[in-house]
Amino acid sequence: MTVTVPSKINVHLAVGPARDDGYHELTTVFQALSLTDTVTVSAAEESSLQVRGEGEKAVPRDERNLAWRAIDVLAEHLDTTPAELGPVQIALEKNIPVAGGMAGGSADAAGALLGLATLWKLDLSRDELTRLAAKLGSDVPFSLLGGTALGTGRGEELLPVLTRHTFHWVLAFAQRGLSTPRVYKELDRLREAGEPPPAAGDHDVVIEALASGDPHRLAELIGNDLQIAAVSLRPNLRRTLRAGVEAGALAGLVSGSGPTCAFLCEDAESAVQVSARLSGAGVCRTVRVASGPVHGARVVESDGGPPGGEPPWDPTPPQAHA
Ligand SMILES: C[C@](O)(CO)[C@H](O)COP(=O)(O)OP(=O)(O)OC[C@H]1O[C@@H](n2ccc(N)nc2=O)[C@H](O)[C@@H]1O
Ligand SMILES: Nc1ncnc2c1ncn2[C@@H]1O[C@H](COP(=O)(O)OP(=O)(O)OP(=O)(O)O)[C@@H](O)[C@H]1O
Repeated sequence: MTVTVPSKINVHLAVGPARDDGYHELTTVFQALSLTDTVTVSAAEESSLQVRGEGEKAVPRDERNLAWRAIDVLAEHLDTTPAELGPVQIALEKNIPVAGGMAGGSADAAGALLGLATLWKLDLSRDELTRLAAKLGSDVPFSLLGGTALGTGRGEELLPVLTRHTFHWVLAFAQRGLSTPRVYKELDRLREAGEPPPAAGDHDVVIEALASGDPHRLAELIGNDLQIAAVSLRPNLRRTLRAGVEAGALAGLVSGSGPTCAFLCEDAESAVQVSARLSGAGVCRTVRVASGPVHGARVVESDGGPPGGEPPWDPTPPQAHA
C-alpha cells in the first residue's frame, strides 16, 4: 500500500498566547505543496521501518518516528495491541526536509495512518481518521486533508478553502533543522521582552487573495508570526530571505517554524529562474521548486484492489468562503 503525502507551508500564521496545555492558539492558512513524501506499508514477517532520501540520517527509526506511532494510535482506537494487528514494514521515501517547518514528520504520520487503515481494511470515517491524526501532532490533520485550509485551535481544526488557482513557490532548505517547540518558546521570550509586532495580518484578506489567483496580491499579504523567532535563532535566515527576493521572487517567508524559506513567484517559469539564481547565491543547502495547492494523503498503489486514488471519505467537506 503506497501513499503520497504533501508538504505544507503556512501562507499566514498568527500565533496567540500559550495555552494552559503548552500549545499556542493559532489562526493559520495552510497550503499543501507538490514536494511530497511517499509512505509504503505492507504486511511482513517482522516489523521494520526503512527511511531513504532527504535528511534520512536525522530520522529516528524507532518508536519516536511519527509514522511508527500511527500503529499505536490505531491499536488504541481499536482497543487492541500492535502485536494483535500483526507485523508491518513501513518504508519512508523522504523529499520533505527534516525539522524544516514543512510538516515532514506529520506527512509520514498521515501517510502511515491512511496506508495502515487501508491495508487492514479498517472502517474509519474521515472524522475518525482526522481525530487520530490530531493525536499524532497538530499538523497531521492538514497533511491528510491537503489543498488549502484555514487552521484554528492548535492548528488541528480545519476548514477547507476552495481555491482554483495554482501558486508557484521556491523553497530554500537550510543546513540544519530547527526544533518546533524551541521556536515557539523563542517567540514567547521575544514577546515577554517587548512584544514584537505581529507579522501576520488578517486571514480573511489572505483567503481572498488566494481565491483571486493573483500572486502579486498574495505576495503583499503573506506573513508568519514565528518568522521573527526563527530568525532570532538563525540570524543568517535574513540573508536567505533577502536573496530570494533579489533573485526575482515576489515575496518570501519562513515556512512554519523554519528554517526552510518559501518564496512566492509570479509563475512556473519565474520559479525556475528564481531557483537557479538562488542556488547560485550560496545562502542555503538546497533549492526546490514546488506548486500548490495539491491534494492531501492519497493511496496511489494498493495490493490486489484497485488503486485508492481518492480518500475513503466524503470528498466535499464544508468550506470557508473566500
Ligand atoms: C509551526 C507549525 O508547523 C505551523 O503549522 C505547527 O504549529 C507545528 O505543528 P507540529 O509540528 O505538528 O507540532 P506538535 O507536534 O503538535 O507540537 C510540538 C510542539 O510545538 C509547540 N506547539 C505546537 C503547535 C501549537 N499550536 N503550539 C505550540 O506551542 C508545542 O511546544 C508542542 O509541544
Ligand atoms: N517520519 C519522520 N520524519 C522526520 N522527522 C521525524 C519523523 N518522525 C519523527 N521525527 C522527529 O521529529 C522531528 C521534527 O521533524 P519534522 O520533519 O516533522 O519537523 P517539521 O517539518 O519542522 O515539523 P512541523 O513543520 O510540523 O513543525 C525530527 O527532528 C525527528 O527527530
